[in-house]
Amino acid sequence: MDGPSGTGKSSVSRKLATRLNASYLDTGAMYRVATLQVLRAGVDLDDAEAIAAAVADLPLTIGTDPSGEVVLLNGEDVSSEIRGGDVTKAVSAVSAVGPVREQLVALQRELAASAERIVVEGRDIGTVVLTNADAKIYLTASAEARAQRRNEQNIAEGRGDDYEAVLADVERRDNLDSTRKVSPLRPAEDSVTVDTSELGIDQVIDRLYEIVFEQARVSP
Ligand SMILES: Nc1ncnc2c1ncn2[C@@H]1O[C@H](COP(=O)(O)OP(=O)(O)O)[C@@H](O)[C@H]1O
Ligand SMILES: Nc1ccn([C@H]2C[C@H](O)[C@@H](COP(=O)(O)OP(=O)(O)O)O2)c(=O)n1
Repeated sequence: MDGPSGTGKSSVSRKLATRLNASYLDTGAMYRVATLQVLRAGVDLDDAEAIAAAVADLPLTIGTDPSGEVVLLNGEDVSSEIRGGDVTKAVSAVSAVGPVREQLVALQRELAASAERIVVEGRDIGTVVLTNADAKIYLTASAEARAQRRNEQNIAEGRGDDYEAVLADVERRDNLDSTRKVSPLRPAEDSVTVDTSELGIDQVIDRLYEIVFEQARVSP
């Protein structure tokens, strides 16, 4: 499952995984942990070599159980800190660095290979990480709908109310993520695109479940 920020990837893939009795992997969380490590190391975000050095052998633990998130950096629970504004601002720069992607993609493939059935979400899963996936979905939605959702999420989680700033950040990251040289965000040729702008979460999950059933012949 790929798509830009705020299309509902995390919320729906987690629930879809539960419904499919599958594991679940949030690869965006992995890039966010790498970014936290870079910020803590005080590295200049324009220095790709220094970013790669700071992230080499990243002591990351990520869970694949859809019923609860486990994200550890060096044993420390960073699941909340990686959603903060500092990491969100810097994550596109860190995730554009080739060696960072190579390291994380290798781990993503290992985790996927060790699961019997898994829903993996990110930006390049269908195009790069798991090109042989049984089903590929590209979620999309208007920038305004996505910014509104993210802003409401920020309010609910105590990170403040600033729709204009969230919209600007969504558009800035869309642009950076889809124009970067390494693994840019784009739909895989064999993916099915679902626009979630006008759909509720449960409607999206129902639609995705149908697609997985059609594409992968997964039994209920
Ligand atoms: N179809 C939808 N309708 C309304 N709100 C949604 C929908 N899908 C997701 N959301 C909400 O939007 C926010 C961002 O969703 P999330 O799953 O984190 O997106 P992504 O992983 O693509 O960035 C969450 O608060 C989520 O509850
Ligand atoms: N497979 C992936 C997943 C995420 N990324 C990058 C691009 C995104 O801006 C950041 C954060 O991803 P995340 O899915 O957590 O972002 P949102 O929750 O959608 O805001 O990581 C990536 O380059 N490749």
